[in-house]
Amino acid sequence: MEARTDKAGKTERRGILFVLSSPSGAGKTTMARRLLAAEPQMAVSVSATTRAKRPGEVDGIDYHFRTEAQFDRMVEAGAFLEWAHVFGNRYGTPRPAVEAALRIGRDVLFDVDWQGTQQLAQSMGDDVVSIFLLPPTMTELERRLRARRTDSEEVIEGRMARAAAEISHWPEYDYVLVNEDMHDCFEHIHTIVLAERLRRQRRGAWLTEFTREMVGKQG
Ligand SMILES: Nc1ncnc2c1ncn2[C@@H]1O[C@H](COP(=O)(O)OP(=O)(O)OP(=O)(O)O)[C@@H](O)[C@H]1O
Ligand SMILES: Nc1nc2c(ncn2[C@@H]2O[C@H](COP(=O)(O)O)[C@@H](O)[C@H]2O)c(=O)[nH]1
Repeated sequence: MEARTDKAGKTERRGILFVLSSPSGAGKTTMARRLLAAEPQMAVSVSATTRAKRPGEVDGIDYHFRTEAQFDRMVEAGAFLEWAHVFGNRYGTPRPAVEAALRIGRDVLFDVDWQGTQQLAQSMGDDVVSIFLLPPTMTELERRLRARRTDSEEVIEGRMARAAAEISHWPEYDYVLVNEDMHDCFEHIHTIVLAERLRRQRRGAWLTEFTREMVGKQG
């Protein structure tokens, strides 16, 4: 849905921050790609990270790959909406791109961990809609991490060791989905996006003008 404007050219509603979190390997990236294909108007927040590039990853598309010193400078300059230590590396959400999208009423999709979700919810309040993805089983989670063939045995073991702690944060999210069947999970995420956009509270100014005009034209 494109950002609609009222007669004064104001956007119908503010952009929504849709946050996807899960234990590593449960399917956030997969679902994000599908959602962006279905919703080309949605912006994606490209995080900065100090972790090494995986095969096939592209700087500026998958992540902004930064050195520790570069990341430090971004933190000092207040360039992040949120940042956190995850799996021994640092990850952060660059502020300018997100703020520019929200200003023109574009929704933004985030793939961040529970720490990032907490920080975004604190600073952006009800504009954040958070979705937590669970794997169907821990065995299947491990199978997916291995099937992806992007991480070493050591990295996979580290991510599995952190999975239970990640999963313990599920009650902090607005929606919790089990990603068993890819198609079903995507349909549920898309339904959440469409419904959240239609919430009355998000469309107050436009609806007020629309109904006022409608009633004014009566008779
Ligand atoms: N429903 C599903 N059924 C089977 N395989 C799936 C499903 N969803 C995702 N996968 C596969 O699981 C692997 C991990 O998925 P993905 O990379 O999207 O996880 P992630 O949560 O983004 O992980 P990370 O946090 O490490 O970036 C991929 O190979 C993906 O194709
Ligand atoms: N708090 C933040 N967490 C982030 C951000 N970008 C990614 N992440 C999370 O890191 C892990 C690992 O990701 P991977 O790509 O190395 O597998 C995963 O849980 C992501 O959600 C961020 O900007 N802030």
